[in-house]
Amino acid sequence: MDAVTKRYPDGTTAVDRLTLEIPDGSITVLVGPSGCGKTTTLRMINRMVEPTEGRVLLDGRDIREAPVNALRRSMGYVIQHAGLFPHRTVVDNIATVPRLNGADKRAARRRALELMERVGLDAAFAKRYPYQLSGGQQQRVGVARALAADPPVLLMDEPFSAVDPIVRKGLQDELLRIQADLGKTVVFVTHDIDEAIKLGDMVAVLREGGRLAQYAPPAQLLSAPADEFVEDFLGVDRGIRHLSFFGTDTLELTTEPIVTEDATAEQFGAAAVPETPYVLVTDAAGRPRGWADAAVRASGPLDGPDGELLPYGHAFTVGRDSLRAALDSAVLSPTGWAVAVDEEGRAVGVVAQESIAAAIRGAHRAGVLR
Ligand SMILES: Nc1ncnc2c1ncn2[C@@H]1O[C@H](COP(=O)(O)OP(=O)(O)OP(=O)(O)O)[C@@H](O)[C@H]1O
Repeated sequence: MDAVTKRYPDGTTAVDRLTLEIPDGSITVLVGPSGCGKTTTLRMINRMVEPTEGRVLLDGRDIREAPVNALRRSMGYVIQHAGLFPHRTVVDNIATVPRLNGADKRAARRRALELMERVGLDAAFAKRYPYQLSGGQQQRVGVARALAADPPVLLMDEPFSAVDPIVRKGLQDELLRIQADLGKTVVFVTHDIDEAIKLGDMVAVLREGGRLAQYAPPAQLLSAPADEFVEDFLGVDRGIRHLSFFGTDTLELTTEPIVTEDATAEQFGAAAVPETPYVLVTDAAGRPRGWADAAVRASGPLDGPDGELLPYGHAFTVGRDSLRAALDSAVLSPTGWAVAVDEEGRAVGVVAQESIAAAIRGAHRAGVLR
């Protein structure tokens, strides 16, 4: 977008000299408070709204050079509440675009069924009508329909705002998975900064009057907000959230205070380390059960229920989870120690809050966390 301005006839400036380079094959999120011009910006990309000034270029060419129908066919469009055709079944909703593009009915339906699978919808829903689906399922159909013509660009306007947080998380994960598989260029509008940070490779923060406040990858946004407006918009816990961009591979784990449930009294006694009176007890397969305090350890092998043990909260998966997850585990753990597991859920070590704090201080020294 090259110095794009949109003024509506009543004089409202919805977007003000916006210049934005949206990279290919990644997710760019437009975020900002209500009325800051996000939807207007998105709609100028598929010419549902025409700019008053400035140019929108696609692959270097002014989008006004191509016929508007061809432009729209190259861009999938997903909106809140999905906007499905109420009198068409799910499969026919999705097959609409391939049909318009000349596919025969069978091929279009086959494609629709493939897409249902891709967006995590059971084929049993194919014959239902939109009103027979939950909000989250309707959104999945909306995404499938937008993908049906295999467009290189996907425009998404608050697509997940109307569903509850759990369904929303599922839809976000699905979008990230689809993006990793298909490499579409996605432009995503939301007013939710957490959604922006989770989904965006690049995040454009807009402020009232459609002016660009900051355009940066999410980690940079969190570490170096451009001004007070961006800082306020990011919220108070931006330091903690920034930790989600740091891995746990470099955390120093220790296995010394870990014993299996059938350990002998001597092993229970020997497992302790000076820093903590607790030992972590695992089942025979190595999965964590809970922490044993000094009294339980003194009484030797465990034969009772887990009630004797202190809960370990939740473990974090080394390599996959972030420093934020590790810190959260440690904070939730009554012993102050976080439990690290591998992909199979087996305990691979424990780490004290202090060690996590040291890792955070290390990130500060390296200049990556501010
Ligand atoms: N057709 C229109 N005529 C006049 N003003 C409009 C029109 N459409 C939008 N606006 C105004 O332009 C500004 C930007 O609107 P837009 O819908 O792009 O914002 P948004 O950031 O998407 O908001 P929200 O998050 O609330 O959906 C607002 O002040 C809005 O009232």
